[in-house]
Amino acid sequence: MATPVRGCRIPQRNTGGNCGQAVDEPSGSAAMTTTAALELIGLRTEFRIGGAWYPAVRDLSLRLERNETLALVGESGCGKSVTALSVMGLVQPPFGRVAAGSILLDGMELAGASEKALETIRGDRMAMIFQEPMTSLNPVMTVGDQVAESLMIHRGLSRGEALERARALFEEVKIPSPAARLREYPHQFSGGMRQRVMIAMALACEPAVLLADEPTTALDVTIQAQVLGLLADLRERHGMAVLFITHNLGVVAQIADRVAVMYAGEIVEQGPVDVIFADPRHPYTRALFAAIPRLDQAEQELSAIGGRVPPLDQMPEGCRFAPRCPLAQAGCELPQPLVALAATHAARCHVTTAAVMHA
Ligand SMILES: Nc1ncnc2c1ncn2[C@@H]1O[C@H](COP(=O)(O)OP(=O)(O)OP(=O)(O)O)[C@@H](O)[C@H]1O
Repeated sequence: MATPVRGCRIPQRNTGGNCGQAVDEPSGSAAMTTTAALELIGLRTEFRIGGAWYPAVRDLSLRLERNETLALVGESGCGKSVTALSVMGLVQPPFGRVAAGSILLDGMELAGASEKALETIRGDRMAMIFQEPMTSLNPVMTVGDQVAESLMIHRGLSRGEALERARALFEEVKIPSPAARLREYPHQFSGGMRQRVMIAMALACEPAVLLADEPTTALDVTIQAQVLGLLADLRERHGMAVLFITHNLGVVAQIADRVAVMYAGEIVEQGPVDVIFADPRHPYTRALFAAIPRLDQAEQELSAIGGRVPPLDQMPEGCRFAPRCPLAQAGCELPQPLVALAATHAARCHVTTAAVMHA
């Protein structure tokens, strides 16, 4: 029987020969010896509730390579946004804190970095786009000036140079009549066009890492498909690494190379998209699949996942999904390590990984 490696802070490099072993960080990439575009190691982010600190993200490790899209998937309240906000340095005292772990941007440690240092990196080497662009756009400033602003700050361009670059960016994200639209205000754009403005703004300084938090959720399906296509195209062209946050597995299939499924602050399963779709191992991943409608099945029973993600101050011991899990049994009350099922696939469930654990 393989010996689980518990509490190990340094990720074990997964070279493919460790099936059945507990791992901190399984990854599908071949570039395991190179520096990742973004690497999280043992990330723990906490919020203060009633005078005590509780983790919203716990012992989370993942690698994101250049020119790769990793989808972070899970229900509302699983910790997806908190993960991205932690990377951006936007979880701050007195209400929240990154309590432990490393956030490495191209090898550079961001955990514990000063606000001044983070300001020079945000919008430059890493950028984030959100579900609702209106919350990020300034309603009383033209969109052209908003895109130009980051180029003036981070690249030292003059306003004229920055506006010319903004025009080129609008063209790149396929905003029609880009020169004219630069002079308009956010309310003059449709939802899909506003998201393109946000993408142009995020791309302005050619970030190495793009964090996309449900960027297409508020759009209708046709516009959603167009924006997803655009993001895939831009990622390819700019060689960016994209962390794509979504609760929608259909979107994952369209855009991602790899998937990390999150539940209650932990990654419960991780692997390449085709592997996760063909052979989901964690009961939570399976439940997410059972809850999506499929066009290839005439008769189908959709099963909503009963219950809800527990609040931070009421997390169960051991497997956090156990209270909602149809396979829960003795042993689930114990801490569950992430077990490697193959070189690139791992799950955190002693029931469905038992075969490899005991091999
Ligand atoms: N500022 C905060 N103070 C206290 N708790 C918070 C705060 N922000 C997030 N949380 C809690 O952290 C947990 C994870 O939230 P998070 O927003 O990351 O979930 P999510 O998976 O992104 O969900 P959604 O898709 O709804 O945004 C939740 O329990 C949430 O209530």
